[in-house]
Amino acid sequence: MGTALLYDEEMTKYKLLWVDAACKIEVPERLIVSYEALVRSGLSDRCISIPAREASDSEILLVHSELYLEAVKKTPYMTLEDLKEFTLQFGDVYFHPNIYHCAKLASGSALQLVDSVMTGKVRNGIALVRPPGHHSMHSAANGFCVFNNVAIAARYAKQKYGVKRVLIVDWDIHHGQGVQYCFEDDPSVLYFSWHRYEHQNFWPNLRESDYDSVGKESGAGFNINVPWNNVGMENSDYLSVFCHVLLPVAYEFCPDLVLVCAGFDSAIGDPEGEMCATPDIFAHLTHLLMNLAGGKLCAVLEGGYNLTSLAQSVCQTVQTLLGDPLPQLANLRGPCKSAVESLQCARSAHRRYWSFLKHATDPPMTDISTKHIKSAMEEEEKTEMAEEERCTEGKVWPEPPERLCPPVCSASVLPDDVACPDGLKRLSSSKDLEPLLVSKLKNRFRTAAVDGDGVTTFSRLYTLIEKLVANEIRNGLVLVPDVAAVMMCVVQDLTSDLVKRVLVVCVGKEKELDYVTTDGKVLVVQISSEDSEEQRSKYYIPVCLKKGCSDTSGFIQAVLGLLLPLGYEYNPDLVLLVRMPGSGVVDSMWQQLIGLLQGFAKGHTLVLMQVNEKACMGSTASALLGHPAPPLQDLQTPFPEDGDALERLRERLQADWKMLQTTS
Ligand SMILES: NCCCNCCCCCC(=O)CS
Ligand SMILES: [Zn+2]
Repeated sequence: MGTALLYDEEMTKYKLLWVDAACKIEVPERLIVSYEALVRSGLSDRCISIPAREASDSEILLVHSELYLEAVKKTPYMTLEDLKEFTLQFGDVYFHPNIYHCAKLASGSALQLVDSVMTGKVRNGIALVRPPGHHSMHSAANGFCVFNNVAIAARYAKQKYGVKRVLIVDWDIHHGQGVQYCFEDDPSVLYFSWHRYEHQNFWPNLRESDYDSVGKESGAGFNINVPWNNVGMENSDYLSVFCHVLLPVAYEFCPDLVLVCAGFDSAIGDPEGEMCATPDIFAHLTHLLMNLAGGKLCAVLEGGYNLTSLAQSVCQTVQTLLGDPLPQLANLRGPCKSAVESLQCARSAHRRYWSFLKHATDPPMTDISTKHIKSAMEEEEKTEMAEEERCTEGKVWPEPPERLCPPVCSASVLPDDVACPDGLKRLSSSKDLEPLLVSKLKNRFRTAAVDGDGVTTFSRLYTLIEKLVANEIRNGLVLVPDVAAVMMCVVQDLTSDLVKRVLVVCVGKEKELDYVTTDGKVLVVQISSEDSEEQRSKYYIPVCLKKGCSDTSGFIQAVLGLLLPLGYEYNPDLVLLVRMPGSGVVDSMWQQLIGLLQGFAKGHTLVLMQVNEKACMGSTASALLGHPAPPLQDLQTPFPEDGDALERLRERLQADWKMLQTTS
């Protein structure tokens, strides 16, 4: 299934008609440059174009009051003076004779997107709209917003499609207070927002935007705010919050639909956000949400005022929605101190609501009352920072790298008597290995893996790895008689001169891996049921689950809270996913893991499985081909021992691996 793109140039036909410093950045060109970038890059042609439509009164009334709707209805007929007068009753927003029409198109576009996804016409999609929506409230326009496009879409999805749980992710740099107010007492809609806050000193300066607003009454726990109290947040900060706050809760919530308040003022160069995250971060944020809700994801444009970073960020998002390989994110050096404080506060505030956050530790007690009164030093520091940051216009960043689709998506190396799963391309051609390499393999392993037939297998394996590295193939599936033995060969002999860094993810454990690098060429993360007594090195990380890999709750927690952060920091060129025989890993979990690992190494994942487990080749192939993984249904509360162990492991490793930091 494809990706929907909604865009209608009618929504460019309104603008600010008077002088207003706060509103001048919200210009028609925002939509024009975004759409044109999609056209120029060929991405729009790869999407399924869905027409915009006007939201009806009843749809708008799902969120807004009649009073407000009737008032806005009058604006097309107002004189300039009336429009100015009408605008005065609201904050940081402007009206125009055509904005009512455009606001209906913006909301209607979001509804068209929901229809396209919920009816299975498309898998996911994006609506490029203006005016944005997430600040508008029941009876008020605010922050350039007239109707709350995403809030209306959430209510519409529940009403029309009986959607039980909706996750709204708001990565815009402003707090979507309109969305928060709409759903704060509603446990069926989980609202997550990060936003520039600076201890309530940044617009919209609301006390209820802080991390302690967790929702009300039956909605307690279903509103997550992560305030950014400094500017200059980077890719590491955003990914840390996804891995340690949003994703654990999102998986536990298990939504039927994901809506994204896709604001790009959180990108570098934006005058509002003054952050430093690069446009390619949105490729990863989108990817990390795409295995939820069976891939049903609707992104709706909110903010984004630097026309260059906006256009690039939109393209990065659409390319990921289309399933293209992800760009590698370099030098992620972990969250800054302020980000760790924010994510620790958010985790702690929600510990009581989410079993996946149960082991979150409390932030060091700072007197809350003084939190809002900054010390002179901090003020001084902020001014310096603000000084340096203020030149966002001067901010430069590299154009995101090309994300080329290899000619072959998934290849397989299988014993001749095993049928190749649908969609995979069997790799049979292979050049003969260097005699030196063959002898190395032979004298290293006398197991069945390397008899006459084994050498063929190794030749094909070597060829497959060469093609992965050359980006001729995206990923691969290999079936061998002895997984452990072949893994050693791959790690020691077949990759050494082909790749710089290999991330080995071992699911299950047959025996102690007697091979551990210390030079960092290989990072092994082994998830199994057995504890490994001693800590070998920074590059061998055993994760012990009380009930082993069959415990999906413990498994997904280890993946989100440990494997993902490690993988981002390590930034491998190849991922070797090894399924040890008898691991007991659940199929949906296995597919989720393969899906999530696609975020690394441009999707170059090599799955190594034992021939006697060929029964799960089908689901493995499906995940490798980019089909969304099935949701992890009714996750049990993780075992306390596992939550504790994970927390201790993070604390022990965070000195070496900064992305594991969750406590200041
Ligand atoms: N009143 C002092 C000036 C504060 N600037 C307000 C800007 C509103 C931004 C809204 C937005 O970007 C939606 S995504
Ligand atoms: Zn914004």
